[in-house]
Amino acid sequence: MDGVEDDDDLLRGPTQELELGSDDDEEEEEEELPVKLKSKKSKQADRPLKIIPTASDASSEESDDDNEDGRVTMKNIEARSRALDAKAAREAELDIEEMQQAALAGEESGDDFADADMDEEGEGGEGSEEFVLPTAEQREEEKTRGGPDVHTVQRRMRECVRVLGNFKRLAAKGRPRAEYIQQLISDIASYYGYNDFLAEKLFQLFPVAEAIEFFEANEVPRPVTIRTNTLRARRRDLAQALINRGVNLEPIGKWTNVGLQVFESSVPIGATPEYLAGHYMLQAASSFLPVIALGPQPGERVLDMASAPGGKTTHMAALMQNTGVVFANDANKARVKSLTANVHRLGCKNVVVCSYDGREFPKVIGGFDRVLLDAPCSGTGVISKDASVKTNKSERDFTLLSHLQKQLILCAIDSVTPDSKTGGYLVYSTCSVTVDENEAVVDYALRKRPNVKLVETGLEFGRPGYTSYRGKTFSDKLNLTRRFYPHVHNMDGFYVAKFKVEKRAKVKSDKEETAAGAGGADADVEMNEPTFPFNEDEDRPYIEENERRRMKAKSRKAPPQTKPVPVAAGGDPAAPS
Ligand SMILES: C[S@@+](CC[C@H](N)C(=O)[O-])C[C@H]1O[C@@H](n2cnc3c(N)ncnc32)[C@H](O)[C@@H]1O
Repeated sequence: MDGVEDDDDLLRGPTQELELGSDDDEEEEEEELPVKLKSKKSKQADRPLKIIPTASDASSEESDDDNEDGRVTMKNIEARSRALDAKAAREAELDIEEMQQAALAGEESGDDFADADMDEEGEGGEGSEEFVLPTAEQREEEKTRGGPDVHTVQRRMRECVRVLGNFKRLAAKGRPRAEYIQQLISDIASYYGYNDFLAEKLFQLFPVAEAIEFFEANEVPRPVTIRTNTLRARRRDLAQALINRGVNLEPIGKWTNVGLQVFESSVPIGATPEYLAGHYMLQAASSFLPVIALGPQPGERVLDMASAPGGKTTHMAALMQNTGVVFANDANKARVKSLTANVHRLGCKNVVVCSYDGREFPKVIGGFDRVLLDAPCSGTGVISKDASVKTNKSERDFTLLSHLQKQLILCAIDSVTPDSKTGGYLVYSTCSVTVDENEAVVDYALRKRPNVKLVETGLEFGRPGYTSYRGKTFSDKLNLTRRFYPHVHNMDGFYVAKFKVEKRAKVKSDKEETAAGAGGADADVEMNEPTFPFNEDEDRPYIEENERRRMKAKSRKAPPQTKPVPVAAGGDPAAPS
């Protein structure tokens, strides 16, 4: 999602000047600047039509007003940045609190969710007309008539959320909760344009009211952000140069000292002289996170296993100050071209580009201090950028993706050297919000590789990963992983997990155990091969399915399938046997 594909045409505005606070600790004199920056937009402000107003709407609108006319100076820009962080954190906390209260109230009344902000219009809901949930037959009839009109759908969604918020009190007699949920999911699918399968899958991630916030946020573009390439520029110099060209921008927040958020621009931000000279990368704020979590150090040996088009590779190269080496791999040769172009443009001299299937590591090369696996995924976190995800993902896609991710993560772990003096870490990330592609993959890795453990990501925000989800229980340590959401953090949906890789346990074979028991010393053996390799037979259908897809993509005749791929019904096809 990084790279030059971002839409630059929207970024137009007047020429402005701005001094930014220093990236390093240089003392600067305060200087009043003739600047009126457009205030940062509320995370809710641009949404087309809100189905449900929430507490966070009110709070963000209020504080936006506060910022509107503030003059920007070298000193207050940092304060503004901190204020924005604080505001975002406050909003996120409010959201969580709101959900917790709703859940608590729901529990007390025997419901899943309370009617915190949905019940403003009293028992009868909006308008005077009483809401009647359609029956299954009526729904079918409605479909044959070409579906309901948009106002009916909007109203019905509001009503369903309201009823589900306080089911005992508001539900019509004899109508089960499942019917309201079914109606709501069906309306979400038609209103926002998702297939039913994905609408349901995403809906299940959140309490009812929050799910609507998530779907709404996917209709709004995320802020355009750039990352200063510290190999070629300092953020304040870059900001000034862009301001002189008519770009309206602000630091993203105190969690990054290289990010800038672009509000508007009179020039295409992907074609400025500074861009062409490699002073910055057009990069989503969320994609800074895995690199910050990995924290590559100068002089280290690092692998970026799925790296094209190179947003994170070039960030790592910069953090390593062009020392050590970053192996930037990607299986897709076409994408490797843009990776190589970015590596050159940004002046990264410590990067080796290669193109292997990630599953060939560490056979190709191993022994890395740190590995980043920014895995191929469904992209359910970036729907606002790629709306095709709404309709082109099926259950089978998630099964296959999750399987590929599980294979890749084991190879990524095995590519890290536990002997590293400075590192020994792996970061796993995706731009997806589904549990199959995140917690389920990480939990699988923990079970298959007893020599790894989850550690803190070091990221200052983000919701903890699930430790259980819809009947599946994961390791408690999954709460160390971090989830990011468009409706909470105003960035792409993202997931980050950080592992420390330790030496494999020394195990004793039966014979050696006996020998050791009989007084034999040093019978321990270091296990060099993967502890639990993939079971080829178990994986055969998936391997064949992947091969068939690959060949189909190349328009070759696909080999016949020997066994149908079992589509998991809540089961985990790649779970350890
Ligand atoms: C999320 S994108 C990576 C984005 C990249 N890390 C960045 O920051 O610019 C996932 C990448 O995985 C690559 N990929 C897919 N299957 C792969 C495999 N089996 N081995 C290695 N790379 C793979 C895709 O070509 C794609 O470029």
